[in-house]
Amino acid sequence: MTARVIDGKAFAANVRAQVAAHVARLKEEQGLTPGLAVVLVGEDPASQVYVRNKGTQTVEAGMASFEHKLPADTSEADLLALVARLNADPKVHGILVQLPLPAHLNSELIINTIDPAKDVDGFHISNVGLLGTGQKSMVPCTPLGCLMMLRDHHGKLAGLNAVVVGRSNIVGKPMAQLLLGDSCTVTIAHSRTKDLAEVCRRADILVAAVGRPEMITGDMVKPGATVIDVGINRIERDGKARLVGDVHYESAAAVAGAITPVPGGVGPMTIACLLANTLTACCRANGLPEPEGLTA
Ligand SMILES: Nc1nc2c(c(=O)[nH]1)N[C@@H](CN(C=O)c1ccc(C(=O)N[C@@H](CCC(=O)O)C(=O)O)cc1)CN2
Repeated sequence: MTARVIDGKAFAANVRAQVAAHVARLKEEQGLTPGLAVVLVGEDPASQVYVRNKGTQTVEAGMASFEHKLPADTSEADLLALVARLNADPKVHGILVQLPLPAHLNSELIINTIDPAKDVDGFHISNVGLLGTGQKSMVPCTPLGCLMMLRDHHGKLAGLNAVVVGRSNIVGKPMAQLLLGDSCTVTIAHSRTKDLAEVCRRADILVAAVGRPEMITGDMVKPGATVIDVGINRIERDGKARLVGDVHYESAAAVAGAITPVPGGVGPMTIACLLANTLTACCRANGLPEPEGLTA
């Protein structure tokens, strides 16, 4: 079997086009422009690229983009004061603090200072609790993107066996909650899971989010399964820099029914879903109906 390749780049472009169409209607009918504030502390090269792409795609969708670039030695008090200003700013419907933050800053404290209604990353403890109890929340962008692609590929997910490899707060745990919300039978596996290969082979849906290059190999994949690769690992091979996922693509694609590539799979969906969340936050803040198909 050769797997169908799920084209995240094309999927994300479609999500962004839907967001842009909603934004145009909001402007025309309500005189509203959704606004996203992105805060970057320091000069991590990958984060700089992600923040630049977020700003560009926000503007392309017709929304207002507010970028705040702060030096690496910014104090916690100054960062908290900026978050407080953004919380109070009516032009800002979504706030995102780019991670990772420099080590001297308490990420948890800063994220939990964001107004939960503006927490378009879905990392605030209130949103984590709401998602965990099946209530309306802001949903983390990467798992939301994975869910959208899975729903599109499978139609209904109810009753499918899903295995999520990885237990991070940003991807693994919310991914498991979302799959449970769609009535999958969910297993969360991790580095200390006994006989990981056997657990993975039970999965109709296998989500790899462990942060270890090419750890999930074809022998760990059930024939016909859908494999979602969340990993983004920069490695060197044959003297060349390469980007690989947590899945060994060639061996897994030979067994799977469908698979996301790296790059061009889950990654582009992260920013597309950030735009979708900003639109959702703007609609909720103004008591308007939420955009269909762009939320969990
Ligand atoms: N506050 C947040 N910080 C971080 C998040 C997040 O969701 N919120 N996620 C990641 C980084 N990230 C967005 O911030 C992100 C990662 C990857 C991509 C992407 O499009 N990847 C491409 C490859 C790009 C490359 O060459 O590096 C792909 O997979 O095709 C977009 C956004 C950590 N921080």
